[in-house]
Amino acid sequence: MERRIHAAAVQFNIALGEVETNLERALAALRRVREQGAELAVLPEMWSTGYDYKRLPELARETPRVLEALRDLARELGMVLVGSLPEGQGDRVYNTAYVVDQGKVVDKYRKLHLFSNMGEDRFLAAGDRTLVVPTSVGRLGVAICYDLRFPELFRKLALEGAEILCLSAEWPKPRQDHWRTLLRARAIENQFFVIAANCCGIQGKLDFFGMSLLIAPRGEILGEAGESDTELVAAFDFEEMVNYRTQIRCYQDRRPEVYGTLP
Ligand SMILES: O=C(O)CCC(=O)C(=O)O
Repeated sequence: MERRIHAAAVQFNIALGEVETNLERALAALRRVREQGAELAVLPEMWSTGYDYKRLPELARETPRVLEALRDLARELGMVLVGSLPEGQGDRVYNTAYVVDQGKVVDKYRKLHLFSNMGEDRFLAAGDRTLVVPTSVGRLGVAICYDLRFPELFRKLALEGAEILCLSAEWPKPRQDHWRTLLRARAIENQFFVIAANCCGIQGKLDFFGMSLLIAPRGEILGEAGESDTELVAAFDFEEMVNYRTQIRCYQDRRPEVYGTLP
C-alpha cells in the first residue's frame, strides 16, 4: 500500500521570554504549512521562550497553556506536532519535546544531552529515556539539538523502528557545517527521514542561522531554509525508504557481535 505524507519544518526568530508573541508566530506558521498539505510539523527547541535561562522556572508555568493551544490546533487541523518547551516539575525544568497527535499529547521526550558549553546543565535537568512513538503519520523518533552529536542515540531510535526523525534545535553560528553534515549523516546511515527545525535571528549574544532541513533517507535535501522566518514543506514517500533499505541492507549487514550491541 502506498504511504506518503507531507511534512514540515517551522523556523522563526524566537522572541526571548515572550511566550504570547512566539505562540502567535507558531500558530500562524502551522496554519500556513497545513494549507500546503502538511500533516506533520516540527517546531524549534524551546520555541515558546528561547533560552531565557534565569526566567525558565517562571516561563515554564506558561507551558500548559501553550500545549492546550497546540492541542486545539492539532485537533482542528488534523495534524501531528512536535517541538520542545520548558517543562517545570517541582524545582526542576526540563527541555521537553512534546508529541501532539490530533488533539492529544501522546508522549514526550526530555533532552538527554545538555549543552554544558553554554551552561545548560546548570539551569536544566536532563531526561533519562529515549523516544520512538507511533503516531497517525508514522513512527517518530525524537531528539533535541546537541543530541545530534551522539550517533548512538539515533541508531537506537532506528533499531526501534523510527521512520522519521524529528529534531528541534536552537543551533547557533558558526557551526552551520556541523549541523548540515551531521543531519545528513544521521539520515543516510539510519535510512530514515529527517525533519530538523532550527530557530533564526539573534538572542542575546547568540546568532542563529536557521537552515532548517527536510532530508530523505538517501540524504537528498528535500527542503532547506535560509536565515530568516520561513516554513518548509515536502512529501515523504515511505516506499522510497523501503526500496533504499532493501537495496543497501545496512540493517541486516550490521555486526554487533564484533563492535558491541547497544545497551
Ligand atoms: O552542538 C552544538 O553545536 C549546538 C548545541 C546547542 O546549541 C544546544 O543543544 O542548545
